[in-house]
Amino acid sequence: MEYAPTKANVRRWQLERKVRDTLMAIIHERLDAARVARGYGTDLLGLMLEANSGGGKRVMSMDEIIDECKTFFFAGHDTTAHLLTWAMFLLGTHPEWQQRLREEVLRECGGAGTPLHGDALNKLKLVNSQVFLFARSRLIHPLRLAGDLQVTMVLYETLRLYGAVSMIGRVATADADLCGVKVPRGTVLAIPIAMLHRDEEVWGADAGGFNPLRFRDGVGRAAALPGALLSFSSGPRSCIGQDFAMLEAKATLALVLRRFAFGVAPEYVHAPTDFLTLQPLQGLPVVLKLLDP
Ligand code: HEM
Repeated sequence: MEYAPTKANVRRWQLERKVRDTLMAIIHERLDAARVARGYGTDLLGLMLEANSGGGKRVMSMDEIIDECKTFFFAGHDTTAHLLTWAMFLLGTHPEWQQRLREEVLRECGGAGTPLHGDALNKLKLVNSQVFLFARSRLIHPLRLAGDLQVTMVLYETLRLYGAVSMIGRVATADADLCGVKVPRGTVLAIPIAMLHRDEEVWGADAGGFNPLRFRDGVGRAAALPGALLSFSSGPRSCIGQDFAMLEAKATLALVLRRFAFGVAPEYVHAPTDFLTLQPLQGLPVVLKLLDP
C-alpha cells in the first residue's frame, strides 16, 4: 500500500529506517563474530541466523529476522518496563509490603554487596519453564503454580491491577454462542483484560484494592475462575516471554529493594493511560533513600 508523503509518514519512514539500520548493524556484528566462532550462538538471534544460512533451504529471510527482532523488542521492552513502574508505584504507596519484600530479598539473595547470581535468582523464580511449556501445549493457564514467594505475589497483583496490556483482540474462527450471545464466524472480539481483572464476581469484594495475599496459593486459586489472570493472555498465542519478564522484573526489584527505600513523590498524578501499554500519563516520580550497606 502506498502512503502519502505527509509529515507524519515521513517521520515514520525515517524512524523505521533508523530501526532497520540499527538492527542490521547488530546482525553484521554477529555475522562477523560467527566467522571466528564458527557458529551464530544459541540465543534467539543466533537461531534465526542459523535458519537464514541453511544453504538451499533458507528457512528465514533477513526481512523476517528483522521483523521478529522488532516484534520481540516491542513486545518485551515497554511491557516489562511498565510492570516495574507499577510495582514501584504499588510498593511506594504500600510501605509495609515494600519492607516485607526487602526482608525476603535480603534473606534469599543476601545484601547489596552480594552479587545477584543465578542460584539466588532461582530462589525468586518459581515459574518453572518446563511446567510453562507443558502448560502451553495443553492450553492450561501457564501461571497456575502454587506456593510462591511474596515478590511473585506482588508482581501478579501488579499485573492484575495495572497489567501492561489492557485489551487483546481475537477473531472467531467459527460461529459460537457465548452465554446466549451469538457470535458469528469472523467477528472481531475485544477482550477487556483491565475490566475483567477488577470484576468483583471473579476476584471478590476487594477486587479494586491491592492485596497480594490473594495469590498466596498460586495464580489458579486467586480468583473464582482458575484462568482469571489474563495479563499474559492464555492459550497457544499467550506471551512467549512471560517467564523471562517475571525473572527480569524480580531481578530488578531485588536490586532496587536491597539498596533503596522509596516512596512516590508528592507531585505524582495518578492517571494510568493506555498508549498501547498502560503507563502513568505524567511518569512516576519517586523519592529514593539510600539504605545502609
Ligand atoms: C510484563 C511483561 C509482559 C506482558 C504483560 C506481556 C503481555 C503479552 C500479551 C497479553 C500477549 C498476547 C497478545 C495477544 O494475545 O494479542 C503477548 C504476546 C507476546 N509477547 Fe509478551 N508480555 C510481556 C513481556 C514479554 C517479553 C519480555 C517478551 C520477549 C522477550 C514478549 C514477547 C511476546 C511475543 C513474541 C508475543 C506474541 C506471541 C504469539 O503471538 O505467539 N513479551 N505478551
